[in-house]
Amino acid sequence: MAEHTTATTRVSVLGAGNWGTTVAHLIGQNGIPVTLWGRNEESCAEINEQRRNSRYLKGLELSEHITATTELAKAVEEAELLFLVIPSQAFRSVCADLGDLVRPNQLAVHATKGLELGTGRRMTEIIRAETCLRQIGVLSGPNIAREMCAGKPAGTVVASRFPRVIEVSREVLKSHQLRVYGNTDVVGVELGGTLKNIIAIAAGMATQMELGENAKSLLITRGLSEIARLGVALGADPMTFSGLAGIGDLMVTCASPLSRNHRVGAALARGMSLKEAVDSLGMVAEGVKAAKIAEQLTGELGLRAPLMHAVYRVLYDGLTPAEGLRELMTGAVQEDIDPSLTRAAATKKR
Ligand SMILES: NC(=O)C1=CN([C@@H]2O[C@H](COP(=O)(O)OP(=O)(O)OC[C@H]3O[C@@H](n4cnc5c(N)ncnc54)[C@H](O)[C@@H]3O)[C@@H](O)[C@H]2O)C=CC1
Ligand SMILES: O=C(CO)COP(=O)(O)O
Repeated sequence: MAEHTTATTRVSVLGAGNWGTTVAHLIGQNGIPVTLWGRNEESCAEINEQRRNSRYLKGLELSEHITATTELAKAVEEAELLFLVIPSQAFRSVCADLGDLVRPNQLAVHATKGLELGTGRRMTEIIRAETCLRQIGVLSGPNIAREMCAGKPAGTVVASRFPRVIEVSREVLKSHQLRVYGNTDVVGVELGGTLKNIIAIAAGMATQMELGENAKSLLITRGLSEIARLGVALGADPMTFSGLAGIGDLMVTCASPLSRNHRVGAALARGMSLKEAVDSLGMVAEGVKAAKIAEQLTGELGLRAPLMHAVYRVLYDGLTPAEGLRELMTGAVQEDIDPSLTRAAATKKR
């Protein structure tokens, strides 16, 4: 591949929802032409002609450097760097379509915060299984799309085993508005972004139930402990969870009513059924599926994860949020700092 400079890097973003559109906008704001692939003709025409994506980012103006298209081949063929921003349960089918279109010298970074239902696979594993792309990575962090598309400052993480993937992604994304940090722990960054969604659902319930800030802090801290415990068991570096893609993302989604997962939790605590809560949202809330996957993984691995288990029971087992809270407050109390995490951190240091 030719030497990259920011201005010449050809970038495409696949997925034109909240986050895909925002990623394209952030790149376009840097003066870099960017192709955005979406399934919806009307939405692509609106982006090209009016610089808006009113379904997902109402009232916000998009960069003039974005060209939206519904033709996947067109979006992929010229790109040197691809961002894949497709909800996790549709991710494999899009990767399968990419199979014949991509080349091994293209760089690919996904920004999806979920695991595949049924297989528990991470998105980088799916990219590797379905395509010839190998120089891959993940973009994750405390990144509420609407805030970023509106120009507010933020930080994010690109994780990859390939320094070039981090470098080129940083070059196209970084700006006075966005700081882009690197990490080599792909597993940890993928799992931090995925598992925090389950805790964010609990935080939405806590907000709606007016449990107060102490309770929120308890939830975030014990939630982080569960995320790290499961993450480490699946191969993550424990230190990753103290970074932006761990505690950073957990904090924003637990705090912000803009988080869709948070909103699902609040809707459940208002008495809506899961179907009503998801339907009324009209966007993806990855924690709903992630809770199911985490329940299975923690069961298989024999790990304690009472918070994630309580969210699973509220979503799928008919438990009310108030009953879930009672169970959590009366369950066995563990060590403040999980000894298995202390051991894992010490092993990584050596
Ligand atoms: N919205 C946010 O603030 C952030 C979202 N994310 C993650 O990004 C991913 C996407 O989220 P959003 O863009 O917010 O979701 P969204 O609900 O706003 O949009 C989803 C988009 O995916 C498209 N889509 C669904 N199935 C598809 C398929 N089979 N083929 C092609 N396109 C398909 C939809 O048409 C829609 O454009 C999720 O994993 C989410 O966790 C990550 C960081 C921030
Ligand atoms: O991941 C996000 C912010 O970092 C977005 O969270 P939601 O998917 O809950 O809106």
